[in-house]
Amino acid sequence: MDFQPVLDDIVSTLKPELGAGKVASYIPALARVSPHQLGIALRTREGAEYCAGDATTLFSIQSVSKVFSLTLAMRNLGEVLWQRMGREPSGNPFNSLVQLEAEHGVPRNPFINAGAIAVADRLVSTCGDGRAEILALLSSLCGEAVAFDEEVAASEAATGFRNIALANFMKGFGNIDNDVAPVLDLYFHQCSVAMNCVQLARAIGYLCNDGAHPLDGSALVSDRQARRINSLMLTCGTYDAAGEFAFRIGLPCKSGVGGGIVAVLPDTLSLCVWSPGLDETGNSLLGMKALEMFVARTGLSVF
Ligand SMILES: NC(=O)CC[C@H](N)C(=O)O
Repeated sequence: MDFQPVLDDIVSTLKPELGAGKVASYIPALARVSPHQLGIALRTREGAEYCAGDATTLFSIQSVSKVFSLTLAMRNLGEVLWQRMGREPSGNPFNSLVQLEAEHGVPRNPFINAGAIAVADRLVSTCGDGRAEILALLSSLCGEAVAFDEEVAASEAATGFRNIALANFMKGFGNIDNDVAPVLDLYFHQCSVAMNCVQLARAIGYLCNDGAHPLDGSALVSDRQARRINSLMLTCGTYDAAGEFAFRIGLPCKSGVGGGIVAVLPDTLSLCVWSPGLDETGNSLLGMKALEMFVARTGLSVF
């Protein structure tokens, strides 16, 4: 199937809406990004790539990084990881503290902030250098060198009061083994990675390829682990909008407050859309519309 006309049509149809939504302002370095941008990239399992709009502009991947940190932690720890976190949708905002107290410091899933911080703690314990391993994984998956945006990382470290609270709260329950400082340093850095749509569509390709590396075909995770990551993306990848995403789009997705969303159609293709304006749940407003248009025009969905 030639996806190019579909992607071109999505970008031109949404053009009049560019600027809709609100860029994340609680991280000062993100507040300066222009919302008048929209990119989309697609990669088939066989390796054909298509893109349209601002698909080669770098942006802050933010919570999209949680898929890759989870992947590393599942590789390093196997089943033991699940002693530290659950697999249920939270039904709460991504940075919520309320459930954690009732649930004794065990986050609902690895894709809310508390869960990703607990994953970062596991990486601090099991990786020699967590920061380097995240960058190495992402660079290998997209075949290009990627880097942290140190300004974004510093900006978030200076203003990440909720994340600092989440980490300390979990530490109080014994669910963080390391000092909170290195754990948060890893978390803020993974969120700060700068990538573009083409790179992310390629990097997430192992999830439509039974866990095999998109470029060299080696086993990154097992087929079963890839299925589980896709399940978590479908049920928890877009926070308390996960039901709406499943209803309107029907693909496993993971979003970030930089405005990126990755999406997977298992065994077939991976996608990344980016537009910095967010809705009230912290998901890209036009990104979600673009994905909805994609499934409507192609009829492709897991359902
Ligand atoms: N949803 C997100 O992308 C949140 C990530 C952001 N770095 C935070 O911790 O608040």
